[in-house]
Amino acid sequence: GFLQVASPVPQGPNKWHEQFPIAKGQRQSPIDIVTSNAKVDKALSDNPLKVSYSNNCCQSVTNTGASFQVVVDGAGTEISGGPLDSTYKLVQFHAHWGPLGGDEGSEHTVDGVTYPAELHLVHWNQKYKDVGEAVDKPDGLAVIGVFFSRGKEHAGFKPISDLFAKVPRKADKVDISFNYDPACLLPARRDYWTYLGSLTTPPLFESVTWIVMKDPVEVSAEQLAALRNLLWETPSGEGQMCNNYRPPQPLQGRLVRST
Ligand SMILES: CCc1cc2c(cc1OS(N)(=O)=O)CC[C@@H]1[C@@H]2CC[C@]2(C)[C@@H](O)CC[C@@H]12
Ligand SMILES: [Zn+2]
Repeated sequence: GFLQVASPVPQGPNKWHEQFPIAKGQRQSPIDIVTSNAKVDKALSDNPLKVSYSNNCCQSVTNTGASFQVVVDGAGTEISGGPLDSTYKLVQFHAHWGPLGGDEGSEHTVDGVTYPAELHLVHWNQKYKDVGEAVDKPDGLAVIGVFFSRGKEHAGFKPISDLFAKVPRKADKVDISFNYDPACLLPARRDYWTYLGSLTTPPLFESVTWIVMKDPVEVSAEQLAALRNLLWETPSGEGQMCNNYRPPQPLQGRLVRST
C-alpha cells in the first residue's frame, strides 16, 4: 500500500478517511472478488459489453505523481452494453503496481490472489456534459480493470511501456504521435465480473461501475520493471514509483455479478 508519511508526500490509504470520510463508505473499491459468491447474470451476456475504440485516440502519456496516465481524446472511443445503461467515453488509462519482482500490486484481488499490476481504462457517462460533472455521480464512471501477469512480452503494451522512461517526474508529459488502439490491452476472452464501487484514490467518489476482466494479460518482467522508470516523492526524496495500489475494501453486502 501507499507509504505512511507526513505531508507533502500523500497520506496512505488507512489515513484517507480523515480528509475523505467516504473512504469508509458503502461502495468503496477495490474489493476481493470471491468467485464462488459472484452471481452469473444472463442479462450481461444477452446484451454483451461493446468496446469500440478508435486507433488514434491516445494523445499523450504523463506522470501524474501517482501513476502513468495516457490521456485520450474520447471521440469515437466508447463502451456500452453489459452492466451499462448508457454510452461511456474513454478519457484516460493508468495502472497500479507493486514492488520490483513482487506478485502484489493489483487493486482488485481474486479469491485473495493478487497480480503484479492492474490497468484501469476510465470512461465517463455521456449523459453528463464532461468527466468533471460525471466524476461524483452514482452512474458517472465505468472503469475496465485488466490484470497484468508476468510472462511473455505484450507487444501491444510495448509502445506505451517504452514511453515511461521519457516521463520520469511528476507532470512530465510526452505526446503520442503514433496510432494506438487501447483495445489491444484487453484479454481475448471478454468475460468479466461487475459491481458498483468507487475511485480507488482520493477523492474516492462512489461513482464507478467496475468491469473487472476475468483473464489477465501477460506482460514481460521488463515491461513491469519499466513502470519503475516513473519516479515519485518518497520520505527519503525522489524514488521509484511503486506500491501505488489501495488494498481491498469491505464489500458491505454488495453483489458481484459475472458473465
Ligand atoms: C487515480 C485515481 C483516479 C482519479 C480520478 C479518476 C480515476 C482514478 O483512478 S481509479 N483507480 O480508476 O479510481 C477519473 C476521473 C478523475 C478522478 C480524479 C479527479 C478528477 C481529475 C476530477 O477533477 C475530474 C476528473 C476526475
Ligand atoms: Zn486506477
